[in-house]
Amino acid sequence: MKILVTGGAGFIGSNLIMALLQHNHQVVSIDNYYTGKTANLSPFKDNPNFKEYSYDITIPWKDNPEATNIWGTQNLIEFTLAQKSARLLFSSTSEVYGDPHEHPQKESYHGNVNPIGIRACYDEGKRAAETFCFDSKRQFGLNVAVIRIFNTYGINMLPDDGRVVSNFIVQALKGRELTVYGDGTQTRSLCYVDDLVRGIILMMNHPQHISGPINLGNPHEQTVQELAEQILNLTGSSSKIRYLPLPSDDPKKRKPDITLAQQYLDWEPTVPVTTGLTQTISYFKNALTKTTIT
Ligand SMILES: O=C(O)[C@H]1O[C@H](OP(=O)(O)OP(=O)(O)OC[C@H]2O[C@@H](n3ccc(=O)[nH]c3=O)[C@H](O)[C@@H]2O)[C@H](O)[C@@H](O)[C@@H]1O
Repeated sequence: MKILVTGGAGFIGSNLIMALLQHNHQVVSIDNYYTGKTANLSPFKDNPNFKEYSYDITIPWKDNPEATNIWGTQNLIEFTLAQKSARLLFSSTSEVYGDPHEHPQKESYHGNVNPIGIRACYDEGKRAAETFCFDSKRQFGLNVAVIRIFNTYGINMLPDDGRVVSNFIVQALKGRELTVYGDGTQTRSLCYVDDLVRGIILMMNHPQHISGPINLGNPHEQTVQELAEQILNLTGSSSKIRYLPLPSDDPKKRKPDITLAQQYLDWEPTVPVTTGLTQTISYFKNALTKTTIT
């Protein structure tokens, strides 16, 4: 198949491209290189099935997560509808559930998002993009697949993306204090990127072309404090933990209900968090020797 991956030079995009090329698909990557890195695509540059373009899908609306999600998705919906038989996968997020009152979160839960808070640009951007996807399906017959990704980690993450796994590993490897926000009792459920990529491919290949939305995440829930201790253990670091204020609207708990993914895609995560973290730690050890991340 011919597959276009937007955000191809990013963390999840580059892992997805690796898997698609291994399956002998032709892959085109589009990225505006805001956070994507050409280095993530360098392993594929001599592959005749791979092409890479620098482009911004939100043009002429730029510079914020609402624009990427709302206008970027709308442009891609129009592009998909103009093709003969294309299927669009929209990567939504567990952030659509906000600070949830339902636990674990099922796809039927409508969420608890603060529309004017500091996270709203991302959360509401994704929610609006989901609306565009399903309206376009109803009105124009768009062939669309919507997945809701729960906290994914693994190789090709940026060391300075501010996420908890990358922060803690980089801090531990550099012998710096691990920054736990709040008292560390908030929970997350971490999914290794290889599991996610397998789920994405199963969703795209679904024989009945279901639209979802489908949660893709690992139901193994842990507190941020436990994660900090686990990373200290696995890195053998003697860093201490420092407690900083909790950002506003930070969800207190998060855990996917993956019944639909099991039922429709026969998918569930297989990589235990310890294994995934060990691989991610090796990746960051290597990445840190090559860069000047401070
Ligand atoms: O994958 C998802 O579902 C979403 O989750 C993340 O949002 P968040 O859950 O806030 O992820 P992190 O920024 O990694 O934070 C996780 C938890 O760790 C805490 N944290 C983060 C960083 C840090 O240094 N210390 C720390 O205690 C945060 O306060 C939060 O409670 C990502 O930022 C979103 O892009 C993504 O869509």
